Amino acid sequence: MNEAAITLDGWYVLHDFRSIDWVAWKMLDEDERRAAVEEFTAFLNKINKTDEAKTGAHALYTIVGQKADFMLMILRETMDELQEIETEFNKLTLAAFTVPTYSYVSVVELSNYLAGKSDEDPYQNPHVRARLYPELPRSQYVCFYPMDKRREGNDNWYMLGMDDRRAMMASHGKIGRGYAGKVKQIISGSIGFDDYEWGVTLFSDDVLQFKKLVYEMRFDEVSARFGEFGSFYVGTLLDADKFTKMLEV
Ligand code: VOV
Repeated sequence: MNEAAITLDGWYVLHDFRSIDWVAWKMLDEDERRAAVEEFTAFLNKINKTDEAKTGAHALYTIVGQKADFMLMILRETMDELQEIETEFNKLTLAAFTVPTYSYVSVVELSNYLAGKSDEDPYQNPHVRARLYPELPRSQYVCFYPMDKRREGNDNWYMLGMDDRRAMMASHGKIGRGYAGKVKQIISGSIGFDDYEWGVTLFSDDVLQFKKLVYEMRFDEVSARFGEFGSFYVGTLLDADKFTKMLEV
């Protein structure tokens, strides 16, 4: 059997995409709308506390275009907590005025393709921990898409030897490092959890950098030969105030 990469797995991730049922929302009277927004703000304050305690993280973004109106990305130590938060959100008044449009379940993942040899426990290494249990930046823009590595004929990633895969991942990492300080990436593995193999979440203060990075990677062998992509979602940063403003009708 071919050698599987060894993964380090961090926080579990739920990307929850919703559209707002504007017709129903507008039919509420102003007091009901205000109460629903206050309830949602209290929910946001609660999940913010987990970010502060560094036992999880979240990101809230609009989604531009018709695929969704907003995305709530939640990271937690267990999948059970993701389930609980999803249910908690669904019980909010506001949730009744949203339509689920897409979701993605995964776990933050690092592979050993480029890891040096060491006897230390990687889970105790502060640099590794910072990537497995990431603080999410409050960048102005987010981009999310799921992807697979192709398994077709001669282009079957899973039939390649470790050395070939490692060389391709080194080239991939080199391109990525060219975007240091411009784009932060969170790669989460979803084999066994969702329809694609990885979720790619990118954060940047310059939305054009997503296009430049993804385009440049398309010419790199690992993406050119093996990358298969799902739908792309792009959006802008929300907080409680911006969300409240967005819901004003
Ligand atoms: C923003 C920059 C950036 C940087 C620096 C970067 C670096 C790296 C390194 C060093 C490694 C390998 C070790 C590890 O950390 O796991 C990876 C791993 C991975 N990547 Fe990446 N990637 C980036 C960005 C980046 C993008 C934009 C994409 C989407 C590809 C595209 O064509 O649209 C991507 C995908 C992945 C995936 C799916 C994996 C896992 C593959 C597997 O088979 O296991 N990635 N990635």
